[in-house]
Amino acid sequence: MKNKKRPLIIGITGGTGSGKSTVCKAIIENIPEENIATLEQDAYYKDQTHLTFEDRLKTNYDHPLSFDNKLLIKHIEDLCEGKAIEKPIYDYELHTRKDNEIVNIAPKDIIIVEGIMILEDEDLRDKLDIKIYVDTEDDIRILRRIQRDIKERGRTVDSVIEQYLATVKPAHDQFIEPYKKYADIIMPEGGQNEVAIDIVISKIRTQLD
Ligand SMILES: Nc1ncnc2c1ncn2[C@@H]1O[C@H](COP(=O)(O)OP(=O)(O)O)[C@@H](O)[C@H]1O
Ligand SMILES: Nc1ccn([C@@H]2O[C@H](COP(=O)(O)O)[C@@H](O)[C@H]2O)c(=O)n1
Repeated sequence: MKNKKRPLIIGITGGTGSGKSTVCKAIIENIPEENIATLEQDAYYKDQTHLTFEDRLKTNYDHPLSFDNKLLIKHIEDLCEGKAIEKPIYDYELHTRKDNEIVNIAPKDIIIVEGIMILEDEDLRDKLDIKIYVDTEDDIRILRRIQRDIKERGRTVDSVIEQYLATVKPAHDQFIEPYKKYADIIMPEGGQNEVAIDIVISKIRTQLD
């Protein structure tokens, strides 16, 4: 960390497939690596290594209780106090944290917290200095999710559609979209919204100066 100023915490949220990770990537690519760290809320899905694979399939991954937000908040606080953290690594194919694998994150000037339900939890929301909601239409998001989950998360078309109708869509309507009202910036087009991304990058550069 360049100085002892409290880091700037940027929250990036939106529904599944909205483009949160893509926006993060676009920001990170423009900021020196030594200044910025990302905490993905997905990395803080509760550990399920004690459950069988069949039992893990029964978990609702679109409910706020499926996240260990306490640990995420603790990690944000630690980084703010200048302490390094051990970020968990999540395995979407095994539906749990990777056993004994972590990423060491040193304190940085800028911390991005990215995830579907970061605005729903008031304690977590209060940690965020800038809240961005990536706003993408439902039909685009489900199409992206089908492609991504098959390519990257070991799923089938049928499983993605079934999960979407059973839990993903109802959760979006209950725990994600209604919290858009807390966002400071609503970002349509996600990763392709160069104007909005440039504004965020300028704000970050000001903080670094
Ligand atoms: N603006 C865009 N146009 C086309 N594809 C996109 C766009 N933004 C994201 N994607 C693609 O959609 C998928 C989901 O995007 P991602 O950023 O991972 O969403 P999220 O993190 O919100 O789930 C990825 O495969 C990504 O490459
Ligand atoms: N084992 C898991 C864990 C999470 N999911 C889904 O991930 C979505 C959130 O991640 P995004 O990158 O899409 O924002 C969420 O909607 C969960 O349904 C999963 O399928 N399996």
